[in-house]
Formats: sequence, C-alpha cells, structure tokens
Amino acid sequence: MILTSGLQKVFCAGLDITEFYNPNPDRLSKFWTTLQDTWLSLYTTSFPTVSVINGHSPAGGCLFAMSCDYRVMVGPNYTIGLNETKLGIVAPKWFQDTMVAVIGQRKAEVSLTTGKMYTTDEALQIGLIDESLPDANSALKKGTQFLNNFQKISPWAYKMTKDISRQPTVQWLIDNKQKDLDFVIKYMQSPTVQKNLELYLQSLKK
Ligand SMILES: CCCC/C=C\CC(=O)SCCNC(=O)CCNC(=O)[C@H](O)C(C)(C)COP(=O)(O)OP(=O)(O)OC[C@H]1O[C@@H](n2cnc3c(N)ncnc32)[C@H](O)[C@@H]1OP(=O)(O)O
Repeated sequence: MILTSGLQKVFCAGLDITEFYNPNPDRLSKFWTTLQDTWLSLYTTSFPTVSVINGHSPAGGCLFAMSCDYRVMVGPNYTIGLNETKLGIVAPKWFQDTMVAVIGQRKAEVSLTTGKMYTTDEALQIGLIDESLPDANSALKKGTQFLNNFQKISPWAYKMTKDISRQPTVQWLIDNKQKDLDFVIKYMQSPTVQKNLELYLQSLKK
C-alpha cells in the first residue's frame, strides 16, 4: 500500500488542531480513540506499506509517514518532523517511540524537544526518510519498486518479522489506551495548553 496525498504541497498537515482547541471531552475522546485505532492498524499491517511524502508533513503527518515500512520524499522544498513542542504541546509516548524506532534515541530526543521540521535533505541525513526524489512521479515509482521487493518474500515471514520489530511500541499502546486517552483529555483542558494552541492557530492565519 502506498500512502500519499492528492494535494499540491501538503502530504498531511497533522491532526486537526481545532479538535484540541476548546475541546468537548466526548468528541475529543472519540477523536483520540479513532486516532489510536487507526495508528495501530497502520503500524501493524500484514502487507508492506510505503509513504510517498509529496508535501509538508508535520506532527501527525510525520507519525503516519513513520508508521509505514519505507519513506520516499519529494525534495527539496518540503519539511517533515514532530513539531509538537513548537505548538506548546507534547508528543505522546507512542508518537515518540515510533520516531525512536526510525532514527534512534538521541536524534529523536533532539528532534522532539526542539520540534524541528527537517528539510528533505536533512531528513535523509538523519534517516527520517529513506530516499529523496525530485518529483512526485519518480517518488511514486521508487515507492512501487520498494513494494516489488516483497514479491519474493514470504508474507508470513514478512509479518512475523515486522511484529517482532514493532511489538514493544504496539503493546505499550494496547496496554495503556485508556491512560493515554485520559492524559490527552486532561492535558488539553489545561489553560496553558489552550493558550499555546490559541497562539499557534493565530500564527497560521494569513
Ligand atoms: C497530547 C496530544 C498531542 C498530539 C497532538 C497533535 C499532533 C498534531 O498533529 S498537531 C498539528 C500540527 N500541524 C501543524 O503544525 C501544521 C500547521 N500548518 C502548516 O504548517 C501549514 O498549514 C502547512 C505547511 C501544512 C500548509 O501550508 P499552506 O498550504 O500554506 O496552508 P495554510 O497555511 O494556508 O493553511 C490553510 C488553512 O488550514 C489551517 N490549518 C493548517 N494546518 C492545520 C491543522 N493541522 N489543524 C487545523 N487547521 C490547520 C490554517 O490555519 C489555514 O486556515 P485558514 O486561514 O482559516 O484558511
């Protein structure tokens, strides 16, 4: 499966920030549970996945890209990263662990604490993406070539290997779904977080 965008310059703008601003707890609860389940499905697919990142990919967009098996990004003008701290919010443990699995503990910690958005070249250098291509068509071709490798791999061997590799992060979320949800609901009601989100949303307006 290839995950890509039909938009001109955005792969995925991340989660809808307006869902976190002045949230209704019931609605936020459904929103977050849906996100948890969607991520669990994507991170544990029984088939190979590639993200063809053909535009900017902040926060939740970066999470979805990192959850695929391989990342091909169109360069040089787009950016990718977990920029939550720039919004004055915190990337949950499973977002963080997904990044650690891709680029390692040290680089992930620097990336997460600074909320850095990496250019395509920078992302390639730290291993956040696997390949950089100059245009969307060649990126799609590369992504398809990666998937073709699996014609010669046993689906069972593929799935078992991926399960073993991803199991700690997956199991943590399965075991802590409610705790993770409670944290988000409580955290998003904090006046400091709400002020930070208000300022960030204002900064996005043209
Ligand atoms: C404890 C829980 C923690 C986890 C929580 C959240 C994780 C997240 O995913 S938070 C989302 C982080 N996303 C961003 O920071 C992206 C912000 N957006 C941008 O940087 C740019 O919009 C982007 C580069 C993606 C695209 O640029 P443009 O094509 O120039 O678009 P515009 O800037 O014109 O945006 C159009 C319009 O959309 C609004 N917008 C953009 N992103 C979001 C978003 N993620 N949520 C809600 N709204 C968003 C933006 O404000 C503009 O609104 P209008 O001016 O009203 O049209």
